[in-house]
Amino acid sequence: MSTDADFIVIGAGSAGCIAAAELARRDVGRVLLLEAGPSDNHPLVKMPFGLAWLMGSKRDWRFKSAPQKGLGGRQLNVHRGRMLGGSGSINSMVWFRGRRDDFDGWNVKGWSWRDVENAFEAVEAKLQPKQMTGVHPLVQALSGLFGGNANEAPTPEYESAGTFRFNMRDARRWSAADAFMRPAEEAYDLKVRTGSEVDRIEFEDGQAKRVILIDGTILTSAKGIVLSAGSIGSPAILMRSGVGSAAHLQEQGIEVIHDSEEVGENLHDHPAAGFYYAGPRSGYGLTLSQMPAWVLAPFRYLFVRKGRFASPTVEGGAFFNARGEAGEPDVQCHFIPFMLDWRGSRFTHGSGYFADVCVCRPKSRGRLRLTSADPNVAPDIDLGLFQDPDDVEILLAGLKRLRVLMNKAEFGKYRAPEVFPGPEVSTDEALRRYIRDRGATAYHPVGTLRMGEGTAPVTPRLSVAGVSGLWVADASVMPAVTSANTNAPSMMIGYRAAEFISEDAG
Ligand SMILES: Cc1cc2nc3c(=O)[nH]c(=O)nc-3n(C[C@H](O)[C@H](O)[C@H](O)COP(=O)(O)OP(=O)(O)OC[C@H]3O[C@@H](n4cnc5c(N)ncnc54)[C@H](O)[C@@H]3O)c2cc1C
Repeated sequence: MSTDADFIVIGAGSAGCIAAAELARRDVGRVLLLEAGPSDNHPLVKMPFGLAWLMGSKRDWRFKSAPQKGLGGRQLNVHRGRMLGGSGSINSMVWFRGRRDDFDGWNVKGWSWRDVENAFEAVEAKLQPKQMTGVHPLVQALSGLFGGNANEAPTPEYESAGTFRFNMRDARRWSAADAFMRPAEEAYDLKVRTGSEVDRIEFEDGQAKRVILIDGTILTSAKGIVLSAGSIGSPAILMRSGVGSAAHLQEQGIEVIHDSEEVGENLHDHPAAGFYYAGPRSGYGLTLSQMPAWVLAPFRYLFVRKGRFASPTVEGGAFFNARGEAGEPDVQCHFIPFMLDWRGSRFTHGSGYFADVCVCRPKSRGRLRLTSADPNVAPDIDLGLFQDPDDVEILLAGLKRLRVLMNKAEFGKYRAPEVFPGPEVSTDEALRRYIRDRGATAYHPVGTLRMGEGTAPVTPRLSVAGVSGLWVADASVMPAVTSANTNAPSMMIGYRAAEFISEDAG
């Protein structure tokens, strides 16, 4: 029987682009990469500041979380990129591998720091993350906080602050689609199909065989299928395909192929909250005196690749121990030298800056469930934020220390007073209320298809337990979130997936 490909990869995101490109490079046969969204060929995708408009656009899945008990019932936006490059085409491009003992702590065979280091090296050889140049002076000042120098990027391994590294090239986004997918499309047998939203996978005698798109198109694979639709998309597709908790699937009228209780469980993200600072001569913002700079910004970006449009909004930050103990960092700070997302709207009059803290290793867990077998209906995304009181307490301590650090930083003439929530919100009770009222996430959901032994839905070699010919390659397989931003680890997972799949099924 003729097939459409040897391997079909579902989802051209950070991990999927690399899994597909590396499978093709390893000569496993014909590889077909399916993406629900459009191309990433759009000026706002390439221009770093463009993400301010991309979030909430048609290149975002625009999911909403379930009402969060730990946040007084608030629902959060769950932004996810919907285009080539996936969330890596809508993100801030901050680059961190995570902490070495994050991987050792996963306790999964083949995934210790020593096991993953080479994959990170291979990914970085193509992504070439670099410390950003031309950052706002406020960000430059951060590097003095823990005695570092301006040429050293902070690291989650120890207390440190300063300008982050980013996967940009010549002040343009350089995603997994740019670094891996497009070159592989040219050089190897890789075909990419956009506008191809997957409903489900069909099995024959427990072997994954066909991919069904929501428009009814059927695509067949000869050797296997790789799910790379991300922490929200992959478990939803898997459940619609009949792999998940039998009781839940039956509730949705879905035929059970394999009863796998933990599919969709273990959803978690980095919980975050921060402070807003405003003053007339402070960070970037919409003020009369900054109008000329905004008018010039597109031209400066276009002709010399500099200025505020070359900024991905987050420019730097820090890692520190929330309680100031001589321990390892347990919170990360993102510093944004712009007045953005204040008073509920993205752009607000005034100028200032924003600094948050997020918990590096949250204990709270939520879960993802289907609300319907219909792929057009969004799943129920319960992030489970702050279900564990320890997460609130670390964030509370982190916010208090953040204030101390922001006062200590040598911001000079750019210093501005904290205006929200304001210094009067200072008692533990008031800050806990603030976390409940304003807490959010860092858009790093992981864990819904945890890899591991025993009851884990995915094996350490990334195949879906209980069926054959089906693998997962994306952030959903992380047993626990890494201590910093999740794009680089997701790419590393895509790279490891191609290593395993080509060895096991190529
Ligand atoms: C706004 C934002 C800012 C962020 N900032 C940073 C940052 O600065 N640094 C950092 O390290 N991390 C950041 N992240 C997180 C990081 O981008 C993600 O962790 C990473 O991209 C996850 O990769 P992935 O491959 O698991 O999923 P994704 O990159 O999300 O890829 C999933 C792909 O599958 C596609 N897909 C989903 N469902 C289907 C379907 N049914 N059919 C076909 N295709 C489908 C999607 O459209 C998408 O292209 C940010 C995320 C967001 C949303």
